[in-house]
Amino acid sequence: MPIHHLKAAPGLPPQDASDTADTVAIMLARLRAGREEAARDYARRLDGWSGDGTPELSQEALAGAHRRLPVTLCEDIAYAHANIRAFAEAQRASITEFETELRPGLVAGQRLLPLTCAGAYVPGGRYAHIASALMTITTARAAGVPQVTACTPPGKDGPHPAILHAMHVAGVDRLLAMGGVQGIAALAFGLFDLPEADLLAGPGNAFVAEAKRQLFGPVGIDMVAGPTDSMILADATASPRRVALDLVSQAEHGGTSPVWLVTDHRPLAEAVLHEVPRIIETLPEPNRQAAATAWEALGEVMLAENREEMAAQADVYAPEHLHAQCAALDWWRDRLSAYGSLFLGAETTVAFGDKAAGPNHVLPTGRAARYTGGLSVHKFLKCVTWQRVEPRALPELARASAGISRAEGMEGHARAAEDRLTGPEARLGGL
Ligand SMILES: NC(=O)c1ccc[n+]([C@@H]2O[C@H](COP(=O)([O-])OP(=O)(O)OC[C@H]3O[C@@H](n4cnc5c(N)ncnc54)[C@H](O)[C@@H]3O)[C@@H](O)[C@H]2O)c1
Ligand SMILES: [Zn+2]
Repeated sequence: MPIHHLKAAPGLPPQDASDTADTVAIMLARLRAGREEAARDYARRLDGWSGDGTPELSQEALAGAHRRLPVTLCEDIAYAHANIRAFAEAQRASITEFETELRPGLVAGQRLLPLTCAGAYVPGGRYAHIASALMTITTARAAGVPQVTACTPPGKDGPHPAILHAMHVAGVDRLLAMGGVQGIAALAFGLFDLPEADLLAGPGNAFVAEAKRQLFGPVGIDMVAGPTDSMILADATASPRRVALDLVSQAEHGGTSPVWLVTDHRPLAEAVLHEVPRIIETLPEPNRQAAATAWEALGEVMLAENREEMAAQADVYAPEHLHAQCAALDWWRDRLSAYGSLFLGAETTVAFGDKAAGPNHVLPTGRAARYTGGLSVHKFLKCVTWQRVEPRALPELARASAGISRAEGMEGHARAAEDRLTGPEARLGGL
């Protein structure tokens, strides 16, 4: 039986993405030419920034932000930071440098070199993205990046103190209160006396994502992240109310964030369809409107014949967050193969992973989980190689390299290879 939709998604009204691309291209060209003055101008016009000097915040401002926060929130941030750091450090320890002898006398190796400077974008806007500050900066630090710069929108009265405190705890070196395309440009071009970032990391809205995409090449990026998406796989063991709550929690991200349920148990699907609108109604505004739009336009409920069919559907959607609320969790862990982050069992929830559990929440969206995982220490490290040759390896290596070179039509390469068969003295003598 093919997958049967109990609720299909009508989709959002079409939007012209090329508008965003054009806007960002014009902004980046202006920022490249006009540098700090252009950045200040955009900050005033788009974000109501009122300064006229540097938007940089001092280390004292970062270190003192906790005084404006409840102690319990500082404890929560410390708890989340410890988990995120522990996970990133375990990730770092799982990859190693090595040296190997491929043939007698032919030695090669791998080194893991941290980037010199990472630039972290921490979104502002509707929500105070405390967790994003922790996820990006902590991971760069765990990778051993010596300079971490960051920017975040200025807000009405400066960035949220909890974002500042989270950045301080995560260990940021320099911070600009500057958002959007001008913030990204400041990190990439080294405006306001920042070091130029080697890599731009962190989520943001469509303008931020497009700016990263257009700058990619001369500067690295973690990924192009679109609106967040989530899928729940639930069998007869799942609680409809809990599944409905989880779907609503991720629809809350915004009207462009799809949530999907796949189940092999029709009564569960029907109960969830009944519950979701009721739970949405109880949310405060503007979250209620965001979740309602996401659910109505993009929410899907799919009925499958069995668990294999459910898993196959997850592989097709390749969701950013994939949550199995099913029996036999080991089967699901072994079988599922396309997701940014997997949540196993009804005891956990994507909200844990979003905020405090430890694995990174900057994850591939829009089916990018078919080809990449999320933000990790790997993105902040260059996996580079080296090689060295002893005389006993030379005859075979030079012969094979010269042979392939000539077959390719590359005589210069062949001669360079064969020259290694004679000692350095002979080369000097021949000059
Ligand atoms: N995938 C993840 O892991 C993850 C995590 C957290 C947040 N997010 C995403 O981050 C995003 C946050 O978006 P946001 O808008 O709240 O904050 P944001 O910081 O990404 O963007 C705000 C900036 O956008 C710029 N901007 C606004 N309107 C503009 C316009 N018309 N032209 C040019 N620039 C403009 C402004 O300069 C402003 O500073 C959301 O899309 C959210 O889903 C993703
Ligand atoms: Zn979320």
